[in-house]
Amino acid sequence: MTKKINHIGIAVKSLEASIPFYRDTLGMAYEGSEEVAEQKVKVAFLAVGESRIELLEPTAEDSPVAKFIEKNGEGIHHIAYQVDDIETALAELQQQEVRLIDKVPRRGAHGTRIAFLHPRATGGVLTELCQAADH
Ligand SMILES: C[C@@H](C(=O)O)C(=O)SCCNC(=O)CCNC(=O)[C@H](O)C(C)(C)COP(=O)(O)OP(=O)(O)OC[C@H]1O[C@@H](n2cnc3c(N)ncnc32)[C@H](O)[C@@H]1OP(=O)(O)O
Ligand SMILES: [Co+2]
Repeated sequence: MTKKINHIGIAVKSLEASIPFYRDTLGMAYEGSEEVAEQKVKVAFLAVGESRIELLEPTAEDSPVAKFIEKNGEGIHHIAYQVDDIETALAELQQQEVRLIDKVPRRGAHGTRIAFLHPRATGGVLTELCQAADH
């Protein structure tokens, strides 16, 4: 079901303040930023091999990322696994009675389709499934 790690999401207070460490100090290629309104975040992607670091800045007080930072401070927020067919993956997980946050895929960054598994079902790791736009 899972093909590779598409990205690791890291909650930050400010993209502007956080990008230089990854781009300039660690030397990752900055691929751009965009707002994902449905998730109430602005995201920046930095490439590392075939995976990416996704920096997440909240755009509203009730953003899931704002709540996370309030509780835990900045830090690793989720891991996103790439799947070829997100509907099939979600159906398989439902069959195994895995607790899902999203039973129906939502829109992610750069045209991806995404769905989250609940951290209580995954040993405390918020887990995203992600189907690339060209699939
Ligand atoms: C742009 C897009 C993309 O990649 O394309 C994205 O990534 S968008 C990325 C931002 N979007 C999302 O995160 C959407 C999915 N997330 C959510 O729906 C929410 O954040 C939840 C994961 C359900 C948590 O919501 P909330 O904190 O209100 O619920 P809750 O208080 O019931 O928390 C349930 C339990 O989950 C824990 N919990 C909360 N956030 C967590 C996280 N990021 N990692 C691990 N555990 C986490 C809480 O501490 C709590 O643990 P205890 O029970 O032990 O106290
Ligand atoms: Co993500």
